[in-house]
Formats: sequence, C-alpha cells, structure tokens
Amino acid sequence: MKLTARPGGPLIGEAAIPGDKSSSHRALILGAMATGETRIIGLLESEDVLSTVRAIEAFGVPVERSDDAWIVHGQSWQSPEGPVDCGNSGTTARLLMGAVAGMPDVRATFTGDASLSARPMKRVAGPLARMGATIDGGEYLPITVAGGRLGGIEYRNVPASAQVKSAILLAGLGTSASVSVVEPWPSRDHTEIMFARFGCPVSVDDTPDGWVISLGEKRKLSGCGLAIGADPSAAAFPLVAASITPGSDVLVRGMLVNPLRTGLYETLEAMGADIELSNERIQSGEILADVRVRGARLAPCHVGAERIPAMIDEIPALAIACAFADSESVIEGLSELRIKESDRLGSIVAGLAACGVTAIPDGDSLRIFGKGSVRGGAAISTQGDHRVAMAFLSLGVASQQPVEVDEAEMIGTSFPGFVEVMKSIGADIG
Ligand SMILES: O=C(O)C1=C[C@@H](OP(=O)(O)O)[C@@H](O)[C@H](O)C1
Ligand SMILES: C=C(OP(=O)(O)O)C(=O)O
Repeated sequence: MKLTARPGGPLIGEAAIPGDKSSSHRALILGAMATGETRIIGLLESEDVLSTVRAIEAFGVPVERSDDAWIVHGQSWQSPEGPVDCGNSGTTARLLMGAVAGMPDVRATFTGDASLSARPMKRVAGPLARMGATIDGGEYLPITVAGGRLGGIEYRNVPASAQVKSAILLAGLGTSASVSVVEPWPSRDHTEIMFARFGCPVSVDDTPDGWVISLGEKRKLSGCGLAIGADPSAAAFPLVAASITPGSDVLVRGMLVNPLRTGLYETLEAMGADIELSNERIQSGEILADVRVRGARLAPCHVGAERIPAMIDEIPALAIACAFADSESVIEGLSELRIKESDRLGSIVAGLAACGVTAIPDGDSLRIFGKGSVRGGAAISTQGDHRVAMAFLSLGVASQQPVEVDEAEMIGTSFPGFVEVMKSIGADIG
C-alpha cells in the first residue's frame, strides 16, 4: 500500500498517541511469568505487541481483552506445539528467548518475518548460553531455546541494548545466582521499573565501570495492575511535523517522559524547538507529562554517541527535523541503525536525497545538510520499515511538494492509528 503526504497549513490540536510499545511488551511478558492476574490499561494494540500476545498464548498463558483493559492470567509456561512466530518484532523474540532460558521444562523455537530473520540474535543467545540455557541455532532466527537450571552472570552490555539487558534479567528470574548487567551508559529501564511493580526490586548503581543493574534476592513476580503512558517514539512523528510546520500547535497528553527515552525531545529543544511540558506525574512507576510543541525555526544539532540509546528509534524523525534546520547537523554513534527493521541509516540517506536534501553517512555518523526548507516531490522506498514510512510522511506534510511512501501497511507495526491521528491535527495524508 502507498500513502502520500501533501503540504498544507499548520498542524493544530491534540494528537491521541497510543501506549508505549516497549512497556506493552514487558507488561504482557512479566504478566505471563507472574503468579496471579495482571490488568493492563493503555496497552498498544499494534502488530508487534500482538505478536507478543500470540506468543504468550502459545506458551499456554490465557490473555483476555475486556472493554478497558488486557488481562493476563500468569502461570507456568508450557512448550508450545509449533514455532513461536515473532513477526517483525525484535523485542518479542529477544525478551521471550530470555524468559524461556530460565524455565527448565520449556523449549521453544522462535521464528520471524524476513526482516527479523536478518537481525542479529547472538547478542542475546550468547549470554543466555553462558548462563546455562541450551541454544540451537546461529546468528539468525529460527533459533531454539531450551531452558535450564541457570547459573549467574555479570554481563557487559555493549552497545547498551535494552533488549539484551531485559533478556538476561528475565532469564535471571529462573535462578538464585547473582545476575547483573553492566552498561557504559544506560539503556531504557522499563524492565527494571516493571520488575519492581511486580514485587522484584532491581538495584541500579552508578559505578566508575558504568551502570550496574542487579537482580535482588526476590525472583518471583506477582501479578499487578499497570497503566501505560503514550509512546514517545510514536509521538515523535506528529511532534516533529509540528516543529517544522510554521504556525503549528500540537499537544500530546500523558506521554512517557522517562529520561532514557527523551533524547529526541532534548535534542529538538537544543535546536530551538518550542516544547513545553506540563502536568508531570508518576503512573505505574514511570514519569508522564503533557507535551506541547509549536512550530519554530530550527538550528542544526550535533549529537554525540552517548545520547543515542535515549533516542535510538527516533533517529528517522530527528533526521527529518535536521533536514529543515538551516545548516549542517551531525549525529554520531549510529551503527545500531543498520540492523533495525531495515538499514535505517541507508533508508534515511536515500530518502533525504530523493527529497532534495544532502545527507552523508560518515562511518557511524550521519551529516545532514539542512537548508531551512525541503523540496520533497519524491516516492520513498521504506524497505518495509514502519519508522522510515512515518518519518517521510511527516516530512511530506511540511515540504514544498508531496511525498509518497511504499509498504505503508507496515506502519501498523508500531502505530496503527498514525494516519487518523495526523489527519486529526490537519495533516493531508491519504
Ligand atoms: O527494549 C526495547 O523495548 C527496545 C530497545 C531498543 O532496541 P535495542 O535493545 O536493540 O537497542 C529499541 O530499538 C527497540 O525498538 C525497543
Ligand atoms: C527497532 C524497533 O523495534 P524491535 O527491535 O522491537 O523490532 C522499533 O520499533 O523501531
């Protein structure tokens, strides 16, 4: 399916952003591993999260949807009858591999679509095997994990991947041995926050060696109630579109503003974007706020590698903002972008060039030569990547000529209502 964004007037209104994808996966998986019932409000109902729902059902865990919540009836997992299809979702595959690793009676084969089957898995399989799980497979899916009686680990997580850290912590629930992950700079900490909600506090120490995240003595999760905040990675698209469209004024209510997820917003502010946070509050252990963005002239940015984990999925959106800045931006530390749903670095460079913007990859860095305005007038090949599709549709709302993207059905991976939300604030996308 193709979609086209056409330039129009300012974007005005409230953008209704669905629940955070990372938190939604974790709520389901922890709920499935817990004793008792977990009631989740605000779960993201996107393809990636539905892959996790189907996967935990395949492990014999009942999941129901009521009018206002998803309810997971946590219990002991059974080996599924067939392979567990993780679809397009790296988080599903990597976190579930970790969960199964710590369950001695469970064995499962994980598969995925063509994109997921080309993404590296040894980063997770390696530490799980070191802990004592039996792993059958190489770098790529399909991989079979047979859970075992695990030993402990102290794992240095480089590059700082929240999926790797989470897989190790989930596996660690199956052992009483010492389990810790050391990160040179911190990756998103939703697993740690949620472990505490389920009754298993995790300690985090800032040491000269890095952040040391360690499981405590308590390793049995108890079901709980959770409410999930709006996804800052999804909100990035309407909010960047508002930033680059003069006269815009867009509000997102209840957005997750966990500091390990707000790298994009801090960078936009440093570029001169008009961003206002209000009504900050804590919900289910996470910080939420209402975020208002108005159109502004943007200056270029220089982002160092240490800031990337806090904005890893927002680089396509940031690249669009940089294209509208008035000179050269540099974003460093982007090697992980090559192994997401597509080679995002390549997709961004090709897409920007088609829209008349020069962008040059330079090792792990990306240089984008903004000129204050963007021509557009291109058909973008998204390589089946939801974030690339949404980024270039956001560009097309503010460029001089329309922008078309292909494989737009992939947007449902993370943000099924994207087009309706963009239309609700005045964008012309169809
Ligand atoms: O833990 C998570 O929920 C995620 C972690 C990040 O991946 P890495 O762990 O590979 O950095 C991110 O890109 C992904 O979309 C979601
Ligand atoms: C990289 C992403 O997700 P995952 O790794 O779960 O496929 C993403 O949503 O941008």
